[in-house]
Amino acid sequence: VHTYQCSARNLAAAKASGLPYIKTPVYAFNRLWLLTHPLWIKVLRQLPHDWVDPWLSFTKPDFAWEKLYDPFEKFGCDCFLIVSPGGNTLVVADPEAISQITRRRDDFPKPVHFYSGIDQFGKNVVSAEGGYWRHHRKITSPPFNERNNHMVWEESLAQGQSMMSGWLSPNDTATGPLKDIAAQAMRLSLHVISCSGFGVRLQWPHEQAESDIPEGHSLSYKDALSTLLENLIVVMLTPKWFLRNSPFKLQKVAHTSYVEWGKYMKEMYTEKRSEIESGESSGGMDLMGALVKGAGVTAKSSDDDSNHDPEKASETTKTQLFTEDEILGNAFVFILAGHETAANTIHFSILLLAMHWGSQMHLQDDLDAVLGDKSVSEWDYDHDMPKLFGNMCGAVMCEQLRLIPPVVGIPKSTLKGLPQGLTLGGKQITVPGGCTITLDTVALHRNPKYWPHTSREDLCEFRPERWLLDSSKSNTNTDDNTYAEEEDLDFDGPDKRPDTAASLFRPPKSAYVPFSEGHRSCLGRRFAQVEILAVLAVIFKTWSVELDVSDFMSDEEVETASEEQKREAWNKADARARDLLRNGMMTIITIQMRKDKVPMRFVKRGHERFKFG
Ligand code: HEM
Repeated sequence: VHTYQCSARNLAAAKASGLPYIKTPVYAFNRLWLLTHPLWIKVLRQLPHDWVDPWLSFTKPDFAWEKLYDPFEKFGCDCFLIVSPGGNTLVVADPEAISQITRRRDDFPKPVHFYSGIDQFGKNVVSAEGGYWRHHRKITSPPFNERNNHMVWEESLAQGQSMMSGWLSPNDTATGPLKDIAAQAMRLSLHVISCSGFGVRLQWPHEQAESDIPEGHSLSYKDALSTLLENLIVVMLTPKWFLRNSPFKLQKVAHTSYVEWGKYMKEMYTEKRSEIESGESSGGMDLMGALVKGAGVTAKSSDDDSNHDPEKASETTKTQLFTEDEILGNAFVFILAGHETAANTIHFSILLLAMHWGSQMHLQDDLDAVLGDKSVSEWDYDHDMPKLFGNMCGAVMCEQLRLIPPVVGIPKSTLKGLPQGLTLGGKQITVPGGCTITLDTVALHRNPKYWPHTSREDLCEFRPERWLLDSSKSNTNTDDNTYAEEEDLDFDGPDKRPDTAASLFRPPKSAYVPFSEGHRSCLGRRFAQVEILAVLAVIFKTWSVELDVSDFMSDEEVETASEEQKREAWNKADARARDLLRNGMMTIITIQMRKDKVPMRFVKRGHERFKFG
């Protein structure tokens, strides 16, 4: 009876909204459904098609990736509702709606209960809402400054070189097949955030005999962090008392890494605190140093005097803006938000370039034009980075983030009992109260109304050249202020520069939101852009990437093959990559290729064997 009543109520709200809708008997965000849906979907697929189509496919957590812009086209509207007994979900690929939703922070809050699992070490800017979020944002924004970006640049160049030197010695002209470049990109990105986030420089296996385990620890710093990130879902889903006492290996490993990483973070925190207190601090260039400094925490204020003198204690609580847990919670969330997202962009950029030789060559020409014969140690953040941002390197990054934004559905909501109006094309619609909202970035970024394209297929293709402006035409969207919009926050927000350089195509406002938009937009946007551009530049200045064809043609056969035979083998490798990009992706925190990997090889420029695509 309850289910029927909820269903009827949600349907009535959908009918009153003025939006198209589709009914499903299952709420896709139900926890039990999230965990068990593959099983149910398999069973339900056995039923006659007209019983389960089309609603069943909208109950998959990854339906946005599966369907892209199609449902919006069918509905003839860039917003639609999914109605179910458990709740209504508004799916949005309309820039006008996104602009209003992201700006009206109180009317459309983030459904932070989705994020409770990330509070493993303390509350943080990602999982907070309302006034409490504002407090977090105020203290966590300043560390993302140009000093830190310089550090990101230097470290990304160094780590990019180290990654390549692990695969190739200086005289090699090619690597063998590299099966899992995604994992290597993840490692690289973890190293970058470790240095720029905590001031701890990590090395690659070929640079270091074995990782040291300091006294008092059972795992090295690097193993504690990487094992925790690998097992994060286990840590998030298992109650702490069970994790602590579990007889199962998986949970034991997860628990040890959780405890160990907590210890490492505490040690770093204590170190930064005493550095600041003794005046040794370099000014907090890394994120944690800046966080500790900005939070007004010093060893003196938190320990000594306050234990003895209650008056002083109350004084210190006034000046200390974050508790220790909040500092650790935010430091951890920087790693979480920052390493996988940037790693995905690096991995998919490499893959898409391997599939598009023409674009790769164009990228290399532009890198030569900007960087000439300078060695990497001479590359300069202030001089070179803006140029990379404004040429094919920036275009590759923007196009990759258009096609495969790491966050495919940015969650928002309306509060229970508080429906909200939106104006779309001069028409008023009503978003029901208690509604979950998904800003569908993959559909938005393929919305034909807002992107230059030659055909519908072209919108789904990797064509970075679409971002390059014809020099005879000027940018139709030149007003930087539409991007650097006032955020009504009386503190330094994150970098307000636009998502793309002035010399590149500027999509209409809110039509391109890989980093979200408005008040809760990504704090690490510039950090990520610097990292991605630096790594792409290091790799492609010297190397080319190719799809590995060894499953279809051996190295010896390649030596003697005709162009036509080589193309045939390459086409098979390309078809495999395309299939995995369409059907092998799944979201856990971010979208990644999870079914299998696409093997690739790097070759020294000039030694390419496959110049196709
Ligand atoms: C390509 C790389 C990245 C992409 C595409 C990306 C995307 C996003 C998106 C879509 C959001 C909004 C999420 C939501 O509202 O639920 C977000 C928030 C956030 N991101 Fe990123 N991000 C990237 C890199 C980074 C990096 C490198 C860091 C830090 C080192 C970072 C830190 C954050 C933080 C702290 C927030 C929460 C902001 C708030 O709620 O006020 N991100 N990011």
